[in-house]
Amino acid sequence: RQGIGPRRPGKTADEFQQDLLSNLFYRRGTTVESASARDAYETLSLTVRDRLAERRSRTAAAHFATNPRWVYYLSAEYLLGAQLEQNLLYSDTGGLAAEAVKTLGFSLEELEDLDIEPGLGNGGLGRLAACLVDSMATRDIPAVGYGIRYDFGIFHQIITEQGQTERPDDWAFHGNPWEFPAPDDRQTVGFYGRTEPIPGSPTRKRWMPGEIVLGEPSHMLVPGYGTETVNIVRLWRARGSEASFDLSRFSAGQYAEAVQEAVRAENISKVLYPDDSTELGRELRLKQQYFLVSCSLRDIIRRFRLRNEGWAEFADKTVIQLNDTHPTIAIAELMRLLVDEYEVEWDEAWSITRRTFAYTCHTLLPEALETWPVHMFERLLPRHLEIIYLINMFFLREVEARFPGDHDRVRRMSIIAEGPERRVRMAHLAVVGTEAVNGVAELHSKLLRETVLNDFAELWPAKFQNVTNGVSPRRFVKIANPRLADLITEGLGSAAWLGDLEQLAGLEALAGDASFLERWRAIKRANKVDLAAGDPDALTDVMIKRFHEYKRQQLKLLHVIAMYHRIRADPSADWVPRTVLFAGKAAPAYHAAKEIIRLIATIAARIAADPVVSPHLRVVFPENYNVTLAERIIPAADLSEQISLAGKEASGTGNMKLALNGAITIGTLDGANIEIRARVGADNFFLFGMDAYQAAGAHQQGYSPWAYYEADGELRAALDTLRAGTFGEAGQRVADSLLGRDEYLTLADFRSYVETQDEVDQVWRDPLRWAHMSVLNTAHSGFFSSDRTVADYAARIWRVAPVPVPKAD
Ligand SMILES: CCc1ccc([C@H](C)CC(=O)N[C@@H]2O[C@H](CO)[C@@H](O)[C@H](O)[C@H]2O)cc1
Repeated sequence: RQGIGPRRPGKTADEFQQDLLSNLFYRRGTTVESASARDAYETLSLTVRDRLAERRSRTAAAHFATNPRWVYYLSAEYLLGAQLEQNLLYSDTGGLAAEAVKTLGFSLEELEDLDIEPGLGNGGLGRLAACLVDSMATRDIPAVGYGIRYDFGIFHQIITEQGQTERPDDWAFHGNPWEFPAPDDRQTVGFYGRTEPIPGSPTRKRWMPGEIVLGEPSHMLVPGYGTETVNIVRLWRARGSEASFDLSRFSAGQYAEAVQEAVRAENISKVLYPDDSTELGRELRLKQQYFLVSCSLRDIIRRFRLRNEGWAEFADKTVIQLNDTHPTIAIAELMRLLVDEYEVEWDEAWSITRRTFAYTCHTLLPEALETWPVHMFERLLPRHLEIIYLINMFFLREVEARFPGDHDRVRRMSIIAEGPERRVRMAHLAVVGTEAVNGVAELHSKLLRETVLNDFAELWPAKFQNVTNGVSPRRFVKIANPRLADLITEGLGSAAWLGDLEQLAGLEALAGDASFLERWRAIKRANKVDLAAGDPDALTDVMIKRFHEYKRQQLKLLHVIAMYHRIRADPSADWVPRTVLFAGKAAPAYHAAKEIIRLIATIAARIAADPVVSPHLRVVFPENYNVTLAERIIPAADLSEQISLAGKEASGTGNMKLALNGAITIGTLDGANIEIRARVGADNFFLFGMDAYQAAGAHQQGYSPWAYYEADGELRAALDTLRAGTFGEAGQRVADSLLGRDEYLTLADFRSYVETQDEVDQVWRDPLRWAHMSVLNTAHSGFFSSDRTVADYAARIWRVAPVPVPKAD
């Protein structure tokens, strides 16, 4: 059946128009006269999707023909963002679409406002996954992203003076024109139950699960930019098995009981866990992780066996990247499938497994490293626990052999944490069961080797690598900031930079050109007018990221209060006008973070109502920060706040997006800030604060926040204002925690931060100097393209080669 592909979609405006109308009639079942905006949106989406699907068919044919080595990206989160604009750009049909929808009586802009954003992630990790799958396609790498199709994504955030409240995110309420359900590829997944030995086999076991659910996939197309490749992201949804509906109970009127098994099953993919740094250890979360892994591994094996015999080639044809510890149970699941179901010998199975997996760690926070109670594993995944015990036994023998008599090291490295409650350390299983372990920025990878995973780095130094994160320039420059993209293309003389971002370096030659700088400034101002967050001539000071005390939104707040005091002390002074914009969500159970959000809301309202301060300072907090809002805020930013305590932010990716859009960073030597500063130049970066090693020692050396309170009048005044309740109870509680433990040394870095902010004001007073620095930030941030990140993974970890997809004849 090879080689039979869809008709080549028309390139002319007429042909596009025809396709649009036939989709309106035949797939939407309505007419031009009665077409609603949603009809038009859905129809346009299907018409654009058809063009990508045609490319998809050629991609699948090319991949089938070459039987390549595949990259499978396993992630519990994907923040894909709104789809229409991206797919219009990647199918180069933006112009055709704008014309065609006019005949239906709509503008492209109003249809783009109906576009959905699948919020299937929390923050950095989820968005990175989306940028990486984009770049894998753009680099013609045969790849599939596997994830979970949560019915409810990251909650919808409402901000009031009381702070954050959460609303469920029924993202596909109106349906999702961008996905293809694939019920034929359903998989069955077992939970609970017990195991029994198989006579004559020392290692194999039979597992009899106590519960069976179905995993139903649907996929979304992932087009490459400037190439023919279209890969997919396959998302699994849990369903009850056919037998899950109990007709007899229903006919007995026990309606709830009749469907309870189906409901139990569907609960597995019902909602995304909104935590992005603290593991809650909920059993349903482990169920979600195993559900994702079991469906995906079976699908990967199904695909492998379509083109290959036996298992010898499996690890040559397959590399599976684990996006943090969340899908790490995959290591035990592949062992179970190979040993128990496909009767592969343990040692061969282990060799295949280790050569197949790679693990990316995205955090340094101990509380974010997942560990599961052994008793929970025993109940939910009894066979996997047995396999993990075996893996651990063979592993600890290797440690003992290498470090004879070092029992403490054995205890530290064991996959099983002993103690009152024995727990399975997923990060340890991830390191033991993979070929490569990487951090996401140079400092992060270095600290992983020196601290959290030091024992493993001593045992397997070659296993540890760094791959610095990146972002998609198509979404975060071209789509988000079209004015700037056009000026860059004009300045460089071609749009090739979008596929080769290091070409931005060519802008350096224009960084001294006054007319170019004026146009650069005008674009930033126009973006600020669009955002309408405040005075477009004010310095727009942006802090956009999840709320967490290590990211130190509280430090930015102390600076706001200090500015507030300075302005009230001398209202007539020539203050640099500032709009301080906060945006981001806090995990619903993270009370300290929600206190900070509440305090921001109070201070914002108080300043807005203050006739003395408001002419000079404005604090805004647009609610429900997501990918679409980021695309609106980033082009309007002048100053990028990257002020985490050094050694805590693994990388950051917002810092990269802001620098690429000409925002200048004020930041610490943390995560990728260090690499941004190294590339844009120390003169074009506002550095402050302790470095990671100074910070690491502070608490041991008896850090006292009070000492800083007593020593710094401005800091004391700010804290006293909070303690006095001027900004409400939330302010008092934030002050108490800062004068209590101050875990993230906020007070210690305050003075250096405020002094550096004063430097920022000085530079801002010289618009051409600011614009010059802004252009150099963009010019030298080309390294932070996710295309480069993927090229690094492909060369150093995945060892895959691009497979070009022929153009349509
Ligand atoms: C167990 C709960 C949980 C859920 C998510 C996570 C993620 C790893 C948190 C996360 O998003 N980390 C961020 O990953 C980005 C992409 O690599 C980095 O740029 C950020 O620095 C890092 O905080 C940890 C713990």
